[in-house]
Amino acid sequence: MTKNVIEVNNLEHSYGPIKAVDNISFTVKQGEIFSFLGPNGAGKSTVINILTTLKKIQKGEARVNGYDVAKDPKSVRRSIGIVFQMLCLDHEMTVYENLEYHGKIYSMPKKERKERIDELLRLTDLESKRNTLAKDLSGGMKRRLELARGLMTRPAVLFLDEPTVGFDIQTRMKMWEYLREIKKEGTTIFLTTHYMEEADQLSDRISIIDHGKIIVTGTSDELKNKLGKDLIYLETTNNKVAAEILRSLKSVKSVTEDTKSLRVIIGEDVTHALPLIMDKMRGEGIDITTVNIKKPSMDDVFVHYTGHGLREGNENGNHQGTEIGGMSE
Ligand SMILES: Nc1ncnc2c1ncn2[C@@H]1O[C@H](COP(=O)(O)OP(=O)(O)OP(=O)(O)O)[C@@H](O)[C@H]1O
Repeated sequence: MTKNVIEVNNLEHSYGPIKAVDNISFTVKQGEIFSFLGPNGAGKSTVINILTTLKKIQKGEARVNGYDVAKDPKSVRRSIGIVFQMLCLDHEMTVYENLEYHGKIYSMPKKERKERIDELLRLTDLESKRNTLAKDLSGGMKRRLELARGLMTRPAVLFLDEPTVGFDIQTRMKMWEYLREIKKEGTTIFLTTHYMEEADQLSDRISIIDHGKIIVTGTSDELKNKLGKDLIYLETTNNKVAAEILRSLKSVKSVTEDTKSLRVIIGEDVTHALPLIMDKMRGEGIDITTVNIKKPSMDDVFVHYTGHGLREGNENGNHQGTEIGGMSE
């Protein structure tokens, strides 16, 4: 049986009156890529900080690699690698020197160090900057260097807090590919993200976290299949009445009213359900003006479980993937 590398039971953490982590329990199996998907302020960093021993446990239990986080933090620290949101680079060193120094601290042999640095510079598109001082890099380049640094060693568990924030989609996809390679070598990866595609495409399992609570956990397919077979976006001449009619149908699992359209989750094959829906509408004197059918996506899963809206991230003019947005209630 695959062993649990991370085990968390009834974890709670408060900052004064703010309950940042609210009775969370989960396990991560050896060799899994496990994601916490949630908006800013959901409690992701607090959990990662507790698991990596940077924050003390207030309530609950957590074990990493079999070591109790509260009782044996040194052993936990020795067995993990961490990439944080904050930058910990030495700004007076070049890109190459930052990586070299990190490899030396971890006693990597010279040949392996050099090979790993070349590989990571290629991956993070920093080859042309290898002799540039860290302080002279752009913000995005600094983040890529930070990630490269965290990937220099191969710990049993790698913790990545929002590892690809601010990356363009090409670099992000290269990074996913690389993390999949690391996983093949047996490393367990725990990451936090607020990018839907990142959680969807990279993770073996995902926990959606919001307001300090895990709302649902599963593989990407499990989460999507739970929603229903198909999703129909409808625009009609009277959305309000149409929504009521739809809710009365057996084949309809749920209806959400957006500003212009109705988002309808269907529990059976759409080719059977749609003709019936159209008949019903016609019978009530409502015209359907637009029909758009699709399979449930991770965005739909997120909206379904949290009720939050979404926005398209667009930094530096590049498509960044769908982010979670509009989170405050
Ligand atoms: N040091 C702190 N003092 C007070 N409140 C804090 C502190 N750190 C976090 N919080 C609050 O705890 C909640 C959870 O924050 P946390 O950083 O864990 O969330 P997150 O999901 O990682 O968000 P982000 O992606 O923005 O880092 C938020 O409401 C945040 O404002």
